[in-house]
Amino acid sequence: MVNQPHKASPIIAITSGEPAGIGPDIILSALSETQFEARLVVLADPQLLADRALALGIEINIACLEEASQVGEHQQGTVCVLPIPLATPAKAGELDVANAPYVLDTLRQAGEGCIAGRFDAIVTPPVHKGVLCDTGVHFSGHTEFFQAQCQSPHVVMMLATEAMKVALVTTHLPLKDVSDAITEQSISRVVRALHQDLQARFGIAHPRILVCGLNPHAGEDGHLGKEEIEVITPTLDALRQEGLDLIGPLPADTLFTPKYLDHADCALAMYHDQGLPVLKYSGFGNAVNITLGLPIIRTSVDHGTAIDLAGTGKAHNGSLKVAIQHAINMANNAKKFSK
Ligand SMILES: NC(=O)c1ccc[n+]([C@@H]2O[C@H](COP(=O)([O-])OP(=O)(O)OC[C@H]3O[C@@H](n4cnc5c(N)ncnc54)[C@H](O)[C@@H]3O)[C@@H](O)[C@H]2O)c1
Ligand SMILES: N[C@H](C(=O)O)[C@H](O)COP(=O)(O)O
Repeated sequence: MVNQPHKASPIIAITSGEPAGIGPDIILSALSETQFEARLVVLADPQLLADRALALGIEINIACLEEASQVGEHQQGTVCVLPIPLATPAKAGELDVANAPYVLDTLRQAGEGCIAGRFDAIVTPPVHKGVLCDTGVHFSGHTEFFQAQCQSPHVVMMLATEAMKVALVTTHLPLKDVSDAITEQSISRVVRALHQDLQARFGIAHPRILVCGLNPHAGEDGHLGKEEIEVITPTLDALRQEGLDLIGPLPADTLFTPKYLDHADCALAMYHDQGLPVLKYSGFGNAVNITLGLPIIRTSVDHGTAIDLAGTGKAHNGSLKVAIQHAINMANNAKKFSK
């Protein structure tokens, strides 16, 4: 057994992410330099972590466990690992499709462990969607992966910094398909799930949500697109009848200004690159990605695999630290409410 387990502290599963990317680097640096009040267990190939630690000059003790229940309180400088073998040794900066099943296995085992109650939350360093799709599986993101694994009807991607929360109606969708996906049904389910989790997970009693239009200037009274008039406005009106506090649809180019943001809890963008560039401009490297609407807690970093930086020591670990801390806070809150 590694260290003395503290019964009350949550067990957080951390997947390795893409083994050729910066996931292993930021796990090693974050866990060696920060003390977290939780039991942290990394789902990874221990040799991958040992090799990357050596390359980065990080001195860390890698403790292999047989099961999650053996994990003790996190000790700065120790990584507790539930071993999952790579198919082939990973080279930093060189994607290898042979290791795609390993990546999916870490996610599958993390999800299963959380659903079964062996873990209290999952934190996911970045995976490379392209190399996973190259195996023939369709992988558009962790959000959709865990939605399918948990059989959740409605999930929402939300990224958050201290200053701002941005959620999305559509997630990893080609731009040409976005308009068709903006429906009364999709908006309603995302807004309801967002409202509910802002209350349940963030303790916001009466969430106020700013909603973006889809088109330039929110459609300019129908002259620059009709989705606002035909779909978004009537849907928001109906949701307001349920008591939800919704502002919009507002032109997205001016919604992200203090005049609106200072008086709201969250902004809802219609598509990925309408909302996330603003959030990442304001807080890249210190934001957390949270999947709302799941029966489990899952957080992630705000960045990708940064293949160019893997093994160089130049990757920042700030977002991973924030993601781990959010997972711990949410798991502690969930324990409090379940008592
Ligand atoms: N949570 C996730 O799993 C997640 C999130 C975003 C992107 N991705 C995936 O990552 C892959 C690469 O995506 P991308 O190139 O668009 O974005 P990226 O975030 O990997 O890289 C964008 C730029 O930011 C830099 N960067 C990223 N993270 C950094 C860090 N921690 N410290 C310092 N610099 C950092 C990179 O060097 C690069 O210049 C894609 O397959 C994408 O789908 C995964
Ligand atoms: N949309 C996310 C971002 O840009 O940061 C990223 O692709 C990760 O998404 P998942 O959490 O679904 O993997």
